Amino acid sequence: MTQERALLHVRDFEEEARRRLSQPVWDYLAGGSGDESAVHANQAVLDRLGLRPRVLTGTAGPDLGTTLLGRPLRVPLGVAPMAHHRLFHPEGEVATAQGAGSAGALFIASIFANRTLQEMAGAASGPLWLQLYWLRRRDQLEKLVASAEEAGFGALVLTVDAPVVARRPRDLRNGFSVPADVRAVNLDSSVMATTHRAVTGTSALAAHSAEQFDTSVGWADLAWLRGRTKLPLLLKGVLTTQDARLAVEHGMDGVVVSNHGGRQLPGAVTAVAALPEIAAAVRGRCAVLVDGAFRHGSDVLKALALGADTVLIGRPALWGLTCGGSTGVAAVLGLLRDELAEAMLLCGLPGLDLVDRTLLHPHDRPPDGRPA
Ligand SMILES: Cc1cc2nc3c(=O)[nH]c(=O)nc-3n(C[C@H](O)[C@H](O)[C@H](O)COP(=O)(O)O)c2cc1C
Ligand SMILES: CC(C)CC(=O)C(=O)O
Repeated sequence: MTQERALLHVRDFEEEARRRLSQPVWDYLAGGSGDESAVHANQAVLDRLGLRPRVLTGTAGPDLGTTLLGRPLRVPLGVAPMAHHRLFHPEGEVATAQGAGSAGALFIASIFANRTLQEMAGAASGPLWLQLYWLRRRDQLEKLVASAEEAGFGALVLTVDAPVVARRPRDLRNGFSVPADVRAVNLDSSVMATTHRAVTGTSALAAHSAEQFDTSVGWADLAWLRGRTKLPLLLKGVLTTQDARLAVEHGMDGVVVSNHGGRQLPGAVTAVAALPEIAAAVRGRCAVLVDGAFRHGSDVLKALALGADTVLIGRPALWGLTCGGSTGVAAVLGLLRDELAEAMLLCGLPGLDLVDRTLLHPHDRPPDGRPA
């Protein structure tokens, strides 16, 4: 990583990445849907929560080790699925997999990854999962699921908050499309052609989703997916207790509580506001992951206190990737890990098993997803 000043906070990576990326790519990464109020609400709701430290507990260096779906995880952190990592670094998802692994974190690759499943599996030293969108071309899904299982992926995450890519004004203004040399190599090129077609005033990603995503899928269709793999299945983009319970009833192994980083439903409730009731509704019956605006280790601790098993990091992982490939990803995740350890120590907590809601003052708990 070459830069003029030390990168000491995740936000330093953001600033540096912004300098390095073209305006349309930066806008695609940073932007959200509608007026982007959900992007800001994600941050604001975390900022409003105050941690309540206990003192004189005699705690030494805390243990960040945990288990997720029965597998050990060195830190309760993962990289959220994000499309097209070669927009940010020539090595793409191979660098992200390496960086996540060296920080001890989970990596969830997107269905729109630019490196093959085998390449990612070869580079990952930690847990590696694959995210899916439900494409109209079920043959493609079927092939992917079989290949992921064969390549050694540990779980599949079906994203359910995007029957279509929402209107994202920055992308529309930029007429955003994916450059021809950035290819989603795990799918037939015929399925992806529209993502490369630039049309002024439209988003090629939105046009592509309207063409290729199957909006007719319902709960009953999950049996089709369940019948095709022995891998654990999770749903990403769950924001209500009703849907979390339905996920469990339909045999899902976990949910990712998420509003997609404020990129889908404008005005959506924040994941942090929805998390406590969802965690309570499914407690012990399936894994609970969360994402959206985690930018400091103390943010991560707040989500763990509200019932999350693991916290996923979105944009900051791509800031790290942009700044320094695998080293940059490892640096961002390493910072969050070290900040989490420090926050736990400062709260008098020796391990994650002692993290619970008493860490947060009742008045500080989010009544809904909106900042006051
Ligand atoms: C550039 C970018 C691409 C994304 N691509 C996907 C994707 O392919 N599949 C998916 O389920 N979510 C995708 N997401 C959403 C993330 O998985 C995650 O929900 C969100 O970024 C978390 O919020 P954060 O960026 O504030 O940490 C994407 C997000 C970004 C920023
Ligand atoms: C290609 C897109 C569908 C990826 C995505 O989910 C996003 O940009 O938020």
